[in-house]
Amino acid sequence: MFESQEQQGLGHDTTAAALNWAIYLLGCHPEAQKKVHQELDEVFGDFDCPFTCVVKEALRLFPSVPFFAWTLSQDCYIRGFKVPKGTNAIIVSYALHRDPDVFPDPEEFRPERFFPENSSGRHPYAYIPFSAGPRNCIGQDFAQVEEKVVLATLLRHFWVEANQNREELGMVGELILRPYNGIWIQLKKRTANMPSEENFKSLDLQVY
Ligand code: HEM
Repeated sequence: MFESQEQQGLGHDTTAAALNWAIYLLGCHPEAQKKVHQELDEVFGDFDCPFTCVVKEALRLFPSVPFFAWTLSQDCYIRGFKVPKGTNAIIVSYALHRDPDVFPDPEEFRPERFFPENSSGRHPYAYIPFSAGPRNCIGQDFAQVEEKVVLATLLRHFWVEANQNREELGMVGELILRPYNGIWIQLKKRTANMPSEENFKSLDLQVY
């Protein structure tokens, strides 16, 4: 019915995009990915499941959701400045989530930042991918469970490798961040805790 995401107006494939970025970042950071694999092995034990079924699971893309821009329903005070009722406001989460005072070396991929012991004391609105307040995302818990299931299923069975650097992705800020040139991932079937040249079957896959 619609030719593009834009024509759907408020529709955005947020969960699919988040999964895509997670896979890309793990594919660029083998040391972080090894920790994920270790944890998955501890939780699930063996990783025996048909190749095709897992690829299908990983490729399933999910429905679209609205994005965030607000009209203030009452006067607000931000750092002493009055922002009157009726003002249209947008939250630039890309910038907010890269505040070096809160997230030192913000461009470094450090998933440990979000461990409970490292997040305690952080302002509750310092990281708001699902927005905050009365109109925040109602799909937040669902989206996170879905992402865990897809990522855990994929990573239990595959080692992922990303071979494009950030500049090659052509990152564009639409209402969500997108890789304009697409992301290519190489999947290697895990036959032991780590893939080796001899024991993987590989498959090049465009995930986005
Ligand atoms: C990674 C996945 C997702 C992200 C990052 C995300 C992000 C957001 C954000 C930032 C908002 C707030 C918009 C605003 O303040 O105006 C929002 C609202 C909303 N989201 Fe999500 N979302 C995700 C997944 C989902 C899913 C899976 C669903 C449904 C199953 C969903 C349903 C909604 C709805 C209905 C609203 C509007 C809530 C309202 O206005 O009261 N979202 N989402």
